[in-house]
Amino acid sequence: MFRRLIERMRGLRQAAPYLLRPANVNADRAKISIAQLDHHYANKVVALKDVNLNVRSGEFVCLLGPSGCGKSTLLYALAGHVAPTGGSVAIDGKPIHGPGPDRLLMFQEAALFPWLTVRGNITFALGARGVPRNERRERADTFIQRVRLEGFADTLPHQLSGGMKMRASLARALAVDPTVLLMDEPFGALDAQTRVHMQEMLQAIWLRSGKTVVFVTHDVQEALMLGTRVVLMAPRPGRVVEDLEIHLPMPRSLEDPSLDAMARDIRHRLRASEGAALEAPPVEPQQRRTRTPSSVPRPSIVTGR
Ligand SMILES: Nc1ncnc2c1ncn2[C@@H]1O[C@H](COP(=O)(O)OP(=O)(O)OP(=O)(O)O)[C@@H](O)[C@H]1O
Repeated sequence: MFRRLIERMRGLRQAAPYLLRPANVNADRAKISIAQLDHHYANKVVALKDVNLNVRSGEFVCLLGPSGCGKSTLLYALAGHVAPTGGSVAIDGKPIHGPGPDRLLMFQEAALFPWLTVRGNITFALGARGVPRNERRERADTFIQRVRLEGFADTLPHQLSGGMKMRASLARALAVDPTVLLMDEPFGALDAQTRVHMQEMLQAIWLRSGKTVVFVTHDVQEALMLGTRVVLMAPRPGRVVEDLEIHLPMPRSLEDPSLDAMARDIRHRLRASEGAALEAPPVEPQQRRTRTPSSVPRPSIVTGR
């Protein structure tokens, strides 16, 4: 047991300095720049306090932290569905004042139109984005192939498994080609095995597309599997406590022992920040737990139109 403890400590020491390093992105070179962002809900809950975050083009940034630390609020502020009470959010230097076609938000539910086939769901979204009719089918089929749903293009959503529905939703999101993909625990409702398949698929697609992704998760392993960066958040008030670059080559595997060592390190950091939060004086008089700010629509994909 003592030996195991020493090995664990050694793992921690190895993981921290080499594989997780503080991120340092200059606002001038950022695709997304968030400065001094505050958000107080009407019931005075401080969902975000002084959040500063710069994301380079093509990065895959995971927002990780316990329930209530403001991950979703931050994502919705990026999507333009929450108007922050203070600070600024900009994409390519332009301040965000609402939803836009450059960003696309995906939720846990696939939210496909049940009366449309997989291809129909995608061509519909392409039509809504103004893609000419004669290009829609080919583009839809390209992305159906990319998420490995060939053979299911003419299938209705109720005939698909949960993982397949999520793949169709992902194909639709990628087909409309936003420059920034915002994902709120998209695989949270899937079983463990499907979830790993979806992570591998998303990573392969992301490596190929080079899209800027901001991905909310509770799951440390998921953040380390997917992210180029992991932003650790803490509650009461919701804030960023650490912003770390993950220096582990891709594609990654959950079996990689360095990933385990890093996960232990991250859990340790999260516990330390939660401990600090518990010691801090309360700032949320009537905290109300909800998954989603009430102003945010609930379909799986918000196209920004
Ligand atoms: N519409 C709302 N009105 C009032 N308070 C809200 C609203 N939406 C969220 N909150 C509160 O804001 C804080 C942050 O919520 P948020 O959903 O952003 O956190 P989260 O980290 O995404 O949590 P989870 O992981 O559980 O989804 C929480 O205390 C929550 O109760």
